[in-house]
Amino acid sequence: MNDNTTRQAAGCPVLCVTLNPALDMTIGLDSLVPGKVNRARSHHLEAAGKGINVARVLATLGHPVTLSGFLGADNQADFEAAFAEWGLSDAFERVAGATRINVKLGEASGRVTDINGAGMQVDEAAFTRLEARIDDWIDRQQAEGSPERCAVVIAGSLPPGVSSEQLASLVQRVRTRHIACWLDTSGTALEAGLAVPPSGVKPNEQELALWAGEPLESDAARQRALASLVEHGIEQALISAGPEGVLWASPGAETLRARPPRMRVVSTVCAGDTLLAAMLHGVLCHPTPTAAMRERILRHATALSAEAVTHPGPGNPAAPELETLQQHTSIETLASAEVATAGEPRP
Ligand SMILES: O=P(O)(O)OC[C@H]1O[C@](O)(CO)[C@@H](O)[C@@H]1O
Repeated sequence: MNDNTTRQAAGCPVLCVTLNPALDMTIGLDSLVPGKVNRARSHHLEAAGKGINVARVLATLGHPVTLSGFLGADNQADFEAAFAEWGLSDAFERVAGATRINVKLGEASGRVTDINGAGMQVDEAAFTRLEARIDDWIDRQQAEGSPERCAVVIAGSLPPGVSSEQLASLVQRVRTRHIACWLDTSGTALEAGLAVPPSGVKPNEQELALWAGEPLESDAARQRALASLVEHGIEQALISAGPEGVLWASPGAETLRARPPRMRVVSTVCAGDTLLAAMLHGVLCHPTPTAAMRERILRHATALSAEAVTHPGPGNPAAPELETLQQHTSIETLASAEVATAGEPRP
């Protein structure tokens, strides 16, 4: 999606909230043998967590991005150096302790085993300070001009001490101020957040199945789930369905499915975060897209997410192969989300 319109429209302020960030320790192995001593081929430690990964992509696409959430005071320097390098503004609330380390064991076959830490304890006072930081950011956007062209992303798991209800209250807080809020989490936090509802979501099939009340193994079931999300008030409903591609439904628009080309996979860790970032970029730049533009937005996001699996870390919007990847990403139209509600009602 290299058109001039997109370039001119880029530059929408985004606040990316990562309640439970991490230092990702990525370890390269020939193959993992559980219960044995394994020798690493490579290792790499990097500031991460879903909202931070999303922020990196958005910043590279030209948006001014602020980060918030909870960061451990003990190892904050590792994060601060990365934020400065990536051009991200730091509005993280500091809490006592060290931010968790998440281990990613990447085998030569492309298989990745994730071992994610629980995270630091967050108390009520820190949560209240985070709410104030979010309010401040929104106040600034509203004072500075175009709140309809900015967004808040809340992404990742909840640290100990933060409940699903508190997560939902953050989504509510943003929506009450008429700011777009995209949510990417899982389990009971996803269920609670969806109830608000947020403006955009990108669960995978397994994550959404709990909410949908049925396994999303068929196209019909996936379309029923998308239709329910749209009916429920979600403006941008995405499902990342692995080999079945990416599905996108919006009110009054046709449901689209994108399939990326087959890739040589190095790491799938940041593919979902990249997809979310590129979709948000697309809808911020084109708030009322034509049918053709919707296809371009989804093609670009899917291709960038495919690019992300070819290396550790999030996708690189400047990658020279992105144009070819877009050309090899197919888009098909499914039934409209409204029509798809003809299936069984959700329990
Ligand atoms: O918050 P969660 O669900 O534990 O996920 C965190 C992990 O997800 C990622 O952001 C990838 O999506 C990793 O960088 C990070 O280790």
